Amino acid sequence: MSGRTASLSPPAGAMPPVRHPEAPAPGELLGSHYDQCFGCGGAQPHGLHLEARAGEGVSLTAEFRVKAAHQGAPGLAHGGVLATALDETLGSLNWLLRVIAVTGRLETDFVRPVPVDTVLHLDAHVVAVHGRKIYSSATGRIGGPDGPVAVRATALFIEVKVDHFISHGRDAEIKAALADPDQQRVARAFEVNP
Ligand SMILES: CCCCCCCC/C=C\CCCCCCCC(=O)SCCNC(=O)CCNC(=O)[C@H](O)C(C)(C)COP(=O)(O)OP(=O)(O)OC[C@H]1O[C@@H](n2cnc3c(N)ncnc32)[C@H](O)[C@@H]1OP(=O)(O)O
Repeated sequence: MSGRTASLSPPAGAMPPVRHPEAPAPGELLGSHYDQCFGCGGAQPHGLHLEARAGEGVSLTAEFRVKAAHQGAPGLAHGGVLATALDETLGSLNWLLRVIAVTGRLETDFVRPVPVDTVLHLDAHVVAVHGRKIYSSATGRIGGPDGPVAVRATALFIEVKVDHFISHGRDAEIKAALADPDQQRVARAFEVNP
């Protein structure tokens, strides 16, 4: 197995993550941060419809069922789709920190092929936080939550403000998001005032 990229190792002075006091309780579904999100959006017909549940501390579990539309090779999940599932799972940790953060770096190991119709059982946790930098890792297993590891990821997320989306997102979607009461509720959950 290869070593990790240095930039994915928390530096000296990094702190253990702190679960937000109002984070969803362990076992609670986290919900989607945006209903059009390719990873978790319920209104996104092309999406992965990944569902994540809060765990203890700053950890969570998630499930993703591989569909025929997710194939790379015949009958097997595309690696990029699996990387997306890992990215989304790691991004969902935002709910537990109540911090908005985007992926800066994502390193993925593909350990076993993942057949179509398989449920990928994911778990993720934040390893450490250093200023705006959030170091996290995730594992995906097949055949059950305790089954063999199929994929792994290590990531660096960077905290951003809501302005990140407002200044970079396409106007039409930003306007719709700002006008959507559900999206406002999500923004409030992150203690953001759009
Ligand atoms: C309208 C209303 C909406 C309301 C919505 C509210 C709720 C939303 C809730 C939750 C949303 C979560 C969504 C999750 C979705 C799943 C996750 C994704 O797929 S996210 C998409 C993919 N990622 C990107 O598109 C990032 C693109 N990149 C950037 O925008 C910038 O590069 C950014 C923000 C990541 C950093 O830019 P800088 O200018 O702010 O900061 P700098 O100074 O460059 O970096 C800060 C520190 O991080 C390190 N860093 C940055 N990128 C790095 C990298 N790639 N590798 C290593 N280190 C990196 C730097 O070296 C620096 O470190 P040193 O402070 O100096 O120690």
